[in-house]
Parts: sequence; structure tokens; C-alpha cells
Amino acid sequence: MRSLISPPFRPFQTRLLHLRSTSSKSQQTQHYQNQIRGLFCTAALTSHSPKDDGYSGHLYEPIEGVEKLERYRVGGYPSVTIGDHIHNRYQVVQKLGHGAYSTIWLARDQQYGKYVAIKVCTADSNPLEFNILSELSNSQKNSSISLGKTMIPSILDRFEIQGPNGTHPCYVTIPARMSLSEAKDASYNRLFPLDVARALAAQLVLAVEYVHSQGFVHGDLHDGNILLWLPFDLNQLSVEELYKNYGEPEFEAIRRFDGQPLPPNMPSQAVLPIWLGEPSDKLKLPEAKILLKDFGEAFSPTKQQKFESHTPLVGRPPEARFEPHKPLSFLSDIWSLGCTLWNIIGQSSLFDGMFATEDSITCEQVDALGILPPEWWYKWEGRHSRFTEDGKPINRAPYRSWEFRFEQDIQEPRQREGMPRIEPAERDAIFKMLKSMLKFRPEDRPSAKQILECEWMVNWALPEYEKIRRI
Ligand SMILES: Nc1ncnc2c1ncn2[C@@H]1O[C@H](COP(=O)(O)OP(=O)(O)OP(=O)(O)O)[C@@H](O)[C@H]1O
Repeated sequence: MRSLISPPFRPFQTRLLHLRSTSSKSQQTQHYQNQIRGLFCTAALTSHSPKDDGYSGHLYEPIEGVEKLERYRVGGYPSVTIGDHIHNRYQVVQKLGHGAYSTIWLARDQQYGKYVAIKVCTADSNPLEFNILSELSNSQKNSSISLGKTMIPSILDRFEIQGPNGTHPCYVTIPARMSLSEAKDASYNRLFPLDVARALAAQLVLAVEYVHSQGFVHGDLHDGNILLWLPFDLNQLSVEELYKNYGEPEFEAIRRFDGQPLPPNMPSQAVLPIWLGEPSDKLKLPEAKILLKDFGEAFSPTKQQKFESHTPLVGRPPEARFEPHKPLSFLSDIWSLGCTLWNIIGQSSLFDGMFATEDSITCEQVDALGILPPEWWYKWEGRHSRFTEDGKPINRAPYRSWEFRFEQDIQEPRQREGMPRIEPAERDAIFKMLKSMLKFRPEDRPSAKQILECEWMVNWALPEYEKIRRI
């Protein structure tokens, strides 16, 4: 039967089936609770409400795990499918995923006999993203000393394809394994082992420090925009072996609700994405190498002012709401980076994304971090129903403090899963780092370079990343 559930929910269904057959009832209840929580985290992390694609109608029966089919129209996705030869060079062999502005395909580069990822963009996508990415991956500025540069995907080729829906920019990079959010979605407990979490965190800060050193703000940091490298050489597999190991491409017929025939500018069948990934809790340290992607919101503050943040609400810097006339800055990234680091160490997001609204997120932030700066506090109408004038929570139970969140999202789930709790010295160093990054006023936050020098980075995170580099 066709499902009406959207992409992040697919691994969840698969996991539930497995769970039903392998766990006791109380384990199941706990896991269900975690997964339901996770689903809302994922939904909150992936919902870019202001980055609306402008296509709100429902013409086609939705297919789980597949791009929004209404976007196959002028300005939207081009029709690409398995077996296509693109740009006289790339043979499409599998689908890797999709975003609001692209479909991503695994293809065989017939010139070099290697697998590549081709991002085929909608005709209305922002072409600046790839100028920034090319600049970052080719830059010679500070590059001899920058480890962060190795975490930026290189553009191997770029070209355009023409079709009835418009001109579609295409970008070729190496294929990756999965995003951090997909790894979490695929696990029962949504946790990374602690050594893996430390190494991921170190690399993310190095990557952001590199992006900032080159004069760019990323503008959309969250765990869906961090990919993990493939830990094996896919190039050793023929296409037949790839299919044998990871499955043949899977198709689903596309149907209109009104039963009319499909227009000529869309494929007749949707392709479901391949899964090359691994659940987060099963990852081993050598597999924890990242690539930072999606520079669609990136900008250079010296050349352009940006005021609106499209980062998902759970990681959106509060100045975007309370100081909408001040341009976003490098320090806006630091807030989102802090939220992402929490998500890497813990099970779910620091600020609860369940049914998130701007007011509910601000309320979460005040619960965890204390009262807003006075000029923001008095401007915030939503405070009246939730807090006393001096910032004490009212009409709300339970109220979750910072310490409570750390226990609930990080320590208890780790302990339940048989993973060690984070020792007090390390916990204190994490608190110090994250609390400095999550200062309400951007000017009070440290730079990415300063974060690299903090105690947790120096004593715990960077040494774990060093181990990977030595392998
Ligand atoms: N190089 C790659 N290797 C493997 N999978 C990839 C690669 N790039 C992207 N993907 C997959 O495709 C998905 C969508 O990619 P991406 O986020 O870059 O698209 P997008 O159109 O920019 O999305 P959005 O603008 O909605 O954030 C990713 O979540 C991931 O699953």
C-alpha cells in the first residue's frame, strides 16, 4: 500500500518493524517514545518554513521518501531517472536523495570509471551556492594550515541541462554515505557513541572555522547538512555488484489524484533513494569523517547583508527574531553551531521542536538559558502567558532547566543504552563551551577559532579527531 508519510518517516517504519520482532514490551515503549520524539526533532530540523518552495497544491499521490511531485513543473525539478546518460559522461545508476531544490543521483563517471554524486538542481535554485562552494574548496587562502578545508566537498564538475522545466544547474561531488540526521533517524536510540560524537563535533567546529576564515557565514547549520564520508571504496564495485550489495533501484508509479495522464515534463515513475548508511549508535570512530554541505544560505557579510534566517527554528539564532534590522553575522552561525553540537552529543535537540512556533522556541530558550536581554524581553509579547515579569516560568509543568535537559537528553539515554555517562569534568567543559556559544547577544559569543581553543575541544574533541587522522 502506498504511504502518505513524508521522507524522514521511512526509516522509522522500517525500524518499528524490526523493533516489534526483537524487543520486550517495556523496551518497545521506551523506543517508541524516543522515536516519536525523534520524528518531531527531524521534522523540526527539516522544516524550512520561510524557504517555501511556493508549490502548496496536491496534484499527485505523495510517495514516501520521494521529492514533492508537484515540483515537476516549469521552474522545478527536471525529469531524471535510472539509466539516463547525463552530459555525455555520467550514467545514472541510483538515487541518493532529494531536497527542496534538487534531486541527487549516484552516477558512474564513464570518463574515469568512478562513482560520483550529481546534484541536479531545480531551474529556480540559487546558483550562488556553488560559486561559494567552489571558492571554499579551491581557496588557497590559509589553506596549507586548514584542516577544515578537507570537510568542504570539492566540485568535480559543473554543467547545465536543458529541459521543458527550464535550465538546471548540475554539480558533481563525491558520493557520501548519509547525513548525521539520517544516521540518527536510522537508530533506535538516536545517539552517537561518545568517541564518535567528540570527533564529529571537533570536525564541525574546524569546518565552520574554515568557512568563517574565508569570509563566509554558512547560514544553515544543522545535522541534516552534515554528511558522513563513505568508509569504503565504492569504486571497487561494478554497477551489478553495487545492486547486489545495496539493492536494485526501486520505482513507484506516479499517479494523479484526478486520474488524468501525467504531463510530459515529469518521469512516469518515482525512484526511491538507496540506503548506504548505518544507524548512528553503530558508527565506529574511523567512520566518523564529515563533509559540511548546503551553502544555499551562505553569504559574505562584507558583500551582502542578510537579515532573515532560514535555519530550522530549533537552531535559529534568536537575534533573527529580536533584532530583525541588524544583519546576521558569523556569530549567528555560532548559535546554530552550539545547537548542532548538543544534537550530536545528545539524543534530541536542545530546544524542543515538537509543534515548534517562534514563541514556543523562545520559551524553551528562556527555560534553558535564563531571561532574555531586557530590550528583547519587554518586546516579547508571548512572555506574559509563560513567565512572570522577572522570568520565572508560570502555568507550565514540567519546566526543563539546562541541567535537566542534559540529564534527560544526554546522560539518561546513554546510560539506558549501556553507553558510559559523561564524566563530571567533561560535562563541565561541555557546559562551559555550549553556554558561551548560546549567549543571547551575538556579540557575547566566541568565534569559531576561540571555540577550537576551549577546554572541551582541546582535551576531548580534537584528540578524538586526531585518532581518525592517524588511521
Ligand atoms: N554527495 C552526496 N552523497 C550522498 N547523498 C547526498 C549527497 N548530497 C546530498 N545527498 C542526499 O540528498 C539529500 C538532499 O541533499 P541537499 O540537502 O544537498 O539538497 P537541497 O536541494 O540543497 O536541499 P534543501 O535546500 O531542501 O536543504 C541529503 O539529505 C542526502 O540524503
